Amino acid sequence: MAIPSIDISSADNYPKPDGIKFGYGTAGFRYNANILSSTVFRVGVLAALRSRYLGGKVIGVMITASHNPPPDNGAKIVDPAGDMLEEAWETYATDLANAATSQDLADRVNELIKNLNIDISTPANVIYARDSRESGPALVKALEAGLKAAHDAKSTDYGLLTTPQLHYLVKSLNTLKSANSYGVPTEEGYYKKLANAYKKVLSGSEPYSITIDAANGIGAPKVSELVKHLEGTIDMTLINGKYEDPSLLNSSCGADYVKTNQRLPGGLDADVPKLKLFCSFDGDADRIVFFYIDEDGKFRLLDGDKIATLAASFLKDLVQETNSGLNIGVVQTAYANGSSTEYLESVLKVPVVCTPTGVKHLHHAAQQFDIGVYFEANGHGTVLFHPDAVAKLQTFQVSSPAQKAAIDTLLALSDLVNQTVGDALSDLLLVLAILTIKRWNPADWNQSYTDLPNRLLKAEVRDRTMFKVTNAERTLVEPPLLQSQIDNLVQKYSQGRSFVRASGTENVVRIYAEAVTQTLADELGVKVSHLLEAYK
Ligand SMILES: CC(=O)N[C@H]1[C@@H](OP(=O)(O)O)O[C@H](CO)[C@@H](O)[C@@H]1O
Ligand SMILES: [Mg+2]
Repeated sequence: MAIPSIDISSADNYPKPDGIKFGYGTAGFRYNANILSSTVFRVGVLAALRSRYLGGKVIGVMITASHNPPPDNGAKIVDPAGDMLEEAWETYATDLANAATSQDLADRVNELIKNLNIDISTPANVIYARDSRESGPALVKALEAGLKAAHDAKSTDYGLLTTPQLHYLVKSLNTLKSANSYGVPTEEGYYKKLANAYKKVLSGSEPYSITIDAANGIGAPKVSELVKHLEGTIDMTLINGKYEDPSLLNSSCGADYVKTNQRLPGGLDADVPKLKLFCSFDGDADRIVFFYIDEDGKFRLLDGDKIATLAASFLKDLVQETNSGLNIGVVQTAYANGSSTEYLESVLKVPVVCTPTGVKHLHHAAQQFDIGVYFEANGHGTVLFHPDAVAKLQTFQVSSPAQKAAIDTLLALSDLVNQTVGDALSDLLLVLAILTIKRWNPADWNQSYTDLPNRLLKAEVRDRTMFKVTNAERTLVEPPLLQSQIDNLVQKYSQGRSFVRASGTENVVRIYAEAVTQTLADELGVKVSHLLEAYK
């Protein structure tokens, strides 16, 4: 057989900037857009190779930098099942992104083709979309050049989408005409699937009212479109919806701002009504957090942990009614509030698994349950229904109307909740459906448990790679002795907990601290960060 090779001389038009080491991290590549075009070109090449490697399956590429500020952008590759790129390929992505010259890139690409035995005559199929950033169109050009260079991969531009919509399309295209077809592979198909499921779950209920902060991002026009399909079943007010002005994206608004600062987003009237539900999306609408003002006028956050516990308790009751014996588990990270874990384990009696940070880890752990609920505290998450569990429900012999109703609701929820990735639009409907059925206002939801006061800090260190962790990132193994110093501090605090790990997305080490009062949580956090001064 002739040695397969590929000509990527057009890479000369997208030279790699000197002195920068790119890394495909937890959230793909994410940098200032000015230095990204060489990397995005190479993402195009790699996506085409991945599609060929998998026999021509559809691969997705999303151009987004999520909650980052407007000058940033990024690229993430979506695998055929609609989940995140397989880990081994993250290394290939990093390797290609760092090739110094076009020749070096060609050599690395050809080596990959050879090592993985990729048949480059297999047709490649790549779809892509972008969020509302100003740099998006130029980076799409770089991506298209990379796809073209990779032996003219077949590709389709889906324009402006939320990240989860692209994941939906990838999974739908790859399951088209199969027995387990995921959905109609169009944006319209996405809205219809969600809207039909919502209407099934909530036939005849009063519309729930909610104010949505769309972070001035792509979630704004997309949620408006979704609401049109919902035909009056939700009563939505949109704020921070100016996605046409990319300079406003994530600026003093959005899920990350609200969660990090624990305060209302900008763009609201001074007089915010009490006990009314609000939510914030992030810039690419794959995260959502909720909040409200309580009777005393205090801001109350309902974050990913609160969404996970709400969903788990609702689903557990439903499953009990079905008598189907399906199991439910919740997956969290070390950043989950200790009270939420305690509530899940002791009150709801649901098993909880803790994984390292990054949704791909949570996603894989959630797949081990019949119904796996996973959320990061920051609001990224979903509920996975195992295909075998869905099949069991579909064919279950029902013996009472109550049992049938519970099964129908569970099946509708499996359509309502995005099965590929956390999705602000789909999670929004999930939460509204549960609150409507339970007739709960936000305070009813919030009272299930009280968050332990906590503090998240970060510290700059000379080399964050020296911080090695185990036990789902809750224990440091290196540098030596640091963990025992942290343990010594923690034991002095009532309900104290603290851990340190290197961030996967920023050049910092993060410090998390929790304790019985806010003052004590702050104090513990500060003391632990003092320990890190030795590593500056
Ligand atoms: C404490 C925290 O919120 N960490 C975030 C952040 O990861 P770090 O590795 O902590 O930088 O970005 C990730 C990607 O968006 C997200 O998955 C994760 O939850
Ligand atoms: Mg995001």
